[in-house]
Amino acid sequence: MANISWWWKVKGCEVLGRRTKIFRGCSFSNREYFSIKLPRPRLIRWISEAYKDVELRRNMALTPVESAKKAAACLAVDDYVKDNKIIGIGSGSTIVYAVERLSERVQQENLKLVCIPTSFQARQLILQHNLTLGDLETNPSIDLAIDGADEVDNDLTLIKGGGGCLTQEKIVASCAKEFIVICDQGKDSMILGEKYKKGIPIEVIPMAYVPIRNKIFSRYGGELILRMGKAKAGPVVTDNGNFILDWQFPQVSLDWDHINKELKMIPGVVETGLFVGMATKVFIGRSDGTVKEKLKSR
Ligand SMILES: O=C(CO)[C@H](O)[C@H](O)COP(=O)(O)O
Repeated sequence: MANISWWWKVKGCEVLGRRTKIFRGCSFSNREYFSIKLPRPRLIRWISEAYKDVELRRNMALTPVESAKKAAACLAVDDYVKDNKIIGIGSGSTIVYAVERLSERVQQENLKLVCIPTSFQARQLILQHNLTLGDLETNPSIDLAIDGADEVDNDLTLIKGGGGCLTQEKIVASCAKEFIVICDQGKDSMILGEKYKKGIPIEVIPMAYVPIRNKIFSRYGGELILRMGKAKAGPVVTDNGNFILDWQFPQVSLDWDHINKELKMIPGVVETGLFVGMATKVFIGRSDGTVKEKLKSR
């Protein structure tokens, strides 16, 4: 029998025939296809062992931070997602693990879910994982929204928008009965600004970015940086066609609820990356695979 430890591409295999199954696979080492014939019970045992092996290798390939993100995402999906639900799908790199887990559960448990994206990236993820895509027009009320964050303080106030998707993320979260956040321990802080040093993202109408920058600076100080594209000349343009100012606020403990409201009153500000009083729970993954569940401290 083939040695399953090197036999990597088990997911690409097919099981053919009815009683005695012919198993056709592909060896990872020499990329040769092969077929073997086994009685059904032995074959099933063999396949499940091989799947475990693949899963183990996949996890071993992750860095400690990625393992932490995956642990948080999987636990959140397993704890909160139930059948027949409308789920908001956030953006970023951590949400990818949540979508993978959702897709596994949909296949295994035949769950009926409708997924509402918060960005172009989230929409692509939903489609790539064969999940049902919905929108707020047909599903204005969402059961559960899941998203990543750039920082989480002890009041569960979040900084979001590191990926530039803050506006749609906030809209979707605001339509959800429960909003849960998944991240690694590098995002967990006591006071906002302790960990995430790039500043609070503020989405603005392009023609107003200079007056908005001046108004925020004269009111609060700090530094406001127009976010520039990496593989594009000029500024980042959001999914909504706007610019982003990253506000590196002076490092003091501030009343974020009040500041968020004030920022939103400035003409031309579309949305801020401050999520105040929105999150129900935060799942914070650690590199050893354990997960801390953070609730509001008061
Ligand atoms: O707000 C976001 C995108 O706008 C992301 O959720 C946030 O940046 C966290 O991303 P990641 O999971 O990659 O750390």
